[in-house]
Amino acid sequence: MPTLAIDRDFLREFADLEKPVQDRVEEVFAKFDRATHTGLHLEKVTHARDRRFRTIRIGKSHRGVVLAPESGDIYTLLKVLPHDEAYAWAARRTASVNSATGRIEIRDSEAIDTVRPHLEQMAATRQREEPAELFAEVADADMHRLGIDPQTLEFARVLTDPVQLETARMFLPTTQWQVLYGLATGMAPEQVWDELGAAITSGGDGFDPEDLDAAVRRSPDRVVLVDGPGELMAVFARPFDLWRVYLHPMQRDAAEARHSGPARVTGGPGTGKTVVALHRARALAERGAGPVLVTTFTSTLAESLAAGMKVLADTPEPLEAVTVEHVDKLAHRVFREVHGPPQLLQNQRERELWTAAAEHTGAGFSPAFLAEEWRQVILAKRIDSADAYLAAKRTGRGRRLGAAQKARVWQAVWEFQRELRDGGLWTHESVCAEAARILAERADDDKPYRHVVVDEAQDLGPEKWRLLRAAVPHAPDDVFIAGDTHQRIYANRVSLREVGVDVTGRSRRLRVNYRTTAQILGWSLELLHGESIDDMDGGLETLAGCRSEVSGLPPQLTGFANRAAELRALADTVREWLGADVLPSEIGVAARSNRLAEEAADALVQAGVAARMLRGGQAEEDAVSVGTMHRMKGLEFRCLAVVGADADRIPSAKALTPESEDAVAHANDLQRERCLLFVACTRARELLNVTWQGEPSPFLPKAG
Ligand SMILES: Nc1ncnc2c1ncn2[C@@H]1O[C@H](COP(=O)(O)OP(=O)(O)OP(=O)(O)O)[C@@H](O)[C@H]1O
Repeated sequence: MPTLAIDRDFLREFADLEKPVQDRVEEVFAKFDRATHTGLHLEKVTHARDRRFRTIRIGKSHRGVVLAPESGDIYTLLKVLPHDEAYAWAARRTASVNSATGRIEIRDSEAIDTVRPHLEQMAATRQREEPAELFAEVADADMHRLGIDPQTLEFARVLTDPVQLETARMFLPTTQWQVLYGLATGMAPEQVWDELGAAITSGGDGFDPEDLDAAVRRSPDRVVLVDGPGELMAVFARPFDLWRVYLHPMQRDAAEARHSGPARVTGGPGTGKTVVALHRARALAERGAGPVLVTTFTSTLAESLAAGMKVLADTPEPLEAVTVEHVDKLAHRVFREVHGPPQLLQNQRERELWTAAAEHTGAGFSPAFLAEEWRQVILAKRIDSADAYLAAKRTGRGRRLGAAQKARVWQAVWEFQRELRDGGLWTHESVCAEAARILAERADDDKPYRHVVVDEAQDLGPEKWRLLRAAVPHAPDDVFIAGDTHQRIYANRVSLREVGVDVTGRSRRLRVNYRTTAQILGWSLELLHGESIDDMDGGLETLAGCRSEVSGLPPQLTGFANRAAELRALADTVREWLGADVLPSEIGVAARSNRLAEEAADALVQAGVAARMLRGGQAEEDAVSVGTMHRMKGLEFRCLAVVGADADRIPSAKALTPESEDAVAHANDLQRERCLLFVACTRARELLNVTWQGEPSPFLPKAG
């Protein structure tokens, strides 16, 4: 049976073809499997460098370039171009099998051969002045081991300048270019090998360089095999959603692996953790072991996960096994089933109760301190007696308490809890804790879900983790976690092991950022430079190796004398973006506070730019989205402006525990403020503009 495969680059370009050409493409390939029986009209390309490149007629004016097998039956659609261009494109190129990864690669061989003599000449001239071979330090044997083939090696040997390598990206085979890029940035061959890790398929040196069929089958990140016209139409229907069909080998591995227990995926911003979580949910649903819960910490994020799940589902069936809802919703549902709706303690009343408890105890603890002690120690560790509290380790709390002080705190907490009990009052945390208790008592075969997939895991508190743990039986592939502790924007710090989720030996880190340019990512990573950030598992997390392969402009950083001037400049910038054909929905504006976000939105509207405050978290079609940095989580924009990055706004004094009250909490709060700015800045895909009035935030690195 012939199989049609679609190359990733083609799908991206498909969206730009004119509609009639798109229609012809769909028609031709929809009957592709039938047509191959009756003899496909695949034309040879005269003067082709690679005889396996053929073309197929697409309407009157265009031709598709197809990589046709000499043996095997996979036909890969690479390109659709006007007639002459299609032939010219095909004639220049060659296909090959990467000797390290066994995957298919395409290169513009003619360009390589044309450019090399020029570079050779430049190298010779330059060498007289200074020996500057870019890869002088890398042995041929290492190059070979990393999959660099003779043509690319010969080319690499004449490079003297990273800029030349950058240009060569257009015509070198992608993986080999990535290897050279890694080496050029100073990575040792061993590190580059590690990076290739997931792309290396078992088989080692034994790949048959002529067997393109096998190579295509090994390349799910680049080529998708289409199983019939229905699937073909589904792929063509969403040419922008490349993540639906092409996963990086590391992503695919994370989504499809089988584990004996909980597993997780980490990685810097934009590395596709959410994409993996969605694919994982679908894969689990398709395995059919039982219902899958996809969850996260806010309703807004849950909405966008639900939207992603819909995009991913080719047919409605797999979704039937998947429920998407945020953790609090699950908690309230479970609680209500047993107790009816909870009467919730209002914020104002909570403050009053803590104030009364603090006064009563008379030990000089602030109401805020007591409330945090209750949340972070007593609730988090499920402490239910004075003795247990006296013996408890107060991880993450900086102020040391002696036994007498602890007794006072316990008294205050006891009074607060008595008020709740007497008044029949609940908080979101206690609802969650009760729901966890209810589910924990249920037998394995009575659990509501078989699998749980958690996104933005870094922001869930311990009681939420216990609830999720109790929602599924202890079984293979029970819990799957996606998250990045560098993006923690709420006060929750959890040790996964303490809440019964042990991911030891089942954790993967993604490194390639698909969202942001290398310039924006590099600058944003500097925001966190030197910060030690936990990995929720007793160790430290790292963003080392997190990289973007897309190049762009560095972030624009500008200070103003006052807010009015800053917001006027914001309006100018946004108008400039709109003038450059960026859609309003592709533009975001982030501020630390809601008030400043509103001011920015007003300033835009007054300048004649349609702008709206983000509510549900979804960008609006016809307006620029303005919101707080917290609201930006889970979103992304082609162009993003961060306003009010002032010295006295970021960090926000209100969000910091006074150092005198608790030095550890103060340091954690400062780190969280940094992470918040990091989250906001990494929402930008192409352009990032950061402005302030007066002095800039001390967190801001200098523009590179
Ligand atoms: N394999 C892929 N191919 C194409 N695009 C991808 C791929 N993986 C991810 N993306 C795109 O990269 C962007 C970021 O992906 P995603 O939101 O899953 O990353 P994330 O790691 O969850 O990000 P963050 O932690 O910053 O929220 C999205 O636009 C997504 O569609």
